[in-house]
Amino acid sequence: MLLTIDCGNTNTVFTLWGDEGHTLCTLRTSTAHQRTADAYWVWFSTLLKHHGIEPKVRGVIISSTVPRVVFNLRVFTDRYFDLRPLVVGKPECLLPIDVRVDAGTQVGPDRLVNTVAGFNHYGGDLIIVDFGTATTFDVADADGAYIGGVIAPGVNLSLEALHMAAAALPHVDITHPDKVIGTNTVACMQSGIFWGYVGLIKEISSRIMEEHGRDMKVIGTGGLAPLFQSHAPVFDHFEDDLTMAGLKIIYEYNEEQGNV
Ligand SMILES: Nc1ncnc2c1ncn2[C@@H]1O[C@H](COP(=O)(O)OP(=O)(O)OP(=O)(O)O)[C@@H](O)[C@H]1O
Ligand SMILES: CC(C)(CO)[C@@H](O)C(=O)NCCC(=O)O
Ligand SMILES: [K+]
Repeated sequence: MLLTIDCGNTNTVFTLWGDEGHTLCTLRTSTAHQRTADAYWVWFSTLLKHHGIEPKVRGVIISSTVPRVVFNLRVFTDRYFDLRPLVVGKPECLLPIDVRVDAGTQVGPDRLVNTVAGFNHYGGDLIIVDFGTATTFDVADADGAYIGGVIAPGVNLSLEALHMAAAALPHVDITHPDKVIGTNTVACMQSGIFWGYVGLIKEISSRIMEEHGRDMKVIGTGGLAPLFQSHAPVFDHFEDDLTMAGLKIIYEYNEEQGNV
C-alpha cells in the first residue's frame, strides 16, 4: 500500500492506494500544524478500522503547502510505518518534470504535483486550474515543465473576505445563481463570486495562451471545479483529484529511479 498525503492550507487529505494501483480510501481532516504524530495515528487507524482496512503501508509521499505540518507527518511516518517519507519540493524527492522559474522561487509543491499529473494524463501545453484555498493556474510547457502560472484568491476566501469586511454582508456559500442580477443580498454576492470567477478563468486562460503562443488544454481540478464546469464550460477536462494522482506518479518515478 502507498499513502499519499496532500496538505493544503485548509484541508489535509490522506489517500491509501492498493498494490494494484486503485484507491482504497480517502480521508480528509483540517490542516493543523499542532496535530501530533500520535493524533494523526488515532484518526487514521480508527477510520481504517471503520473501513475494514488493515494498513500495510510500504511507502509515503507528502505534498505540503504548510511547511510546519511536515515535521509531525515525518514523525508519524517513522513511528507507525518505520519509513522515511518522500516530501515534494525537498531535494531528495525527484520530479519527472523540469521547473523553470526565477532562481530562488519556492513553487508550491501542490502546483508541481498538479503539473506532473496533468502532463502524464494529457501531455504538454497545459493550463491547470485548482480551486483550493487559493485559485491557482499552473502552466506546463510542451515538455511538461512547470513554467509558472497565476495565483488568485480562492472562491471561499473571497466570500469570507466580503463577509468579514462589510458589516451588512452575511456568510454565504458559493452556488450557481440562476440570474446575474441578484434581487437580494445573498443572490448579489453569489452572482459576484460565481460570474466573477467564470470571467477570471476565461480571461486568464486566454491571456496565458496568447502569451504562450500556442493553443493549450485547460484542466480544472479541486472541490469547486465541477460547480463551474456544470454551469459554464470553462475547462476542456475536469479531474477529480489531480494532486493525489500526481503524488502517486511522483512516488513511482522515484521507485523507478531507485530513489526509494
Ligand atoms: N458546492 C460547494 N460549495 C462550497 N464548497 C464546496 C462545494 N463543493 C466542494 N466544496 C469545497 O471544496 C473543498 C474541497 O476542495 P479542495 O480539497 O480542492 O480544496 P481545500 O481543501 O478547500 O483547499 P486546500 O487544498 O488549499 O486546503 C471542500 O472544502 C469543500 O467544502
Ligand atoms: C498558492 C498555494 C497557497 C496554493 O495551494 C500554494 O501553492 C503555495 O503556497 N505556493 C507558494 C508560492 C508559489 O507557488 O509560487
Ligand atoms: K488542494
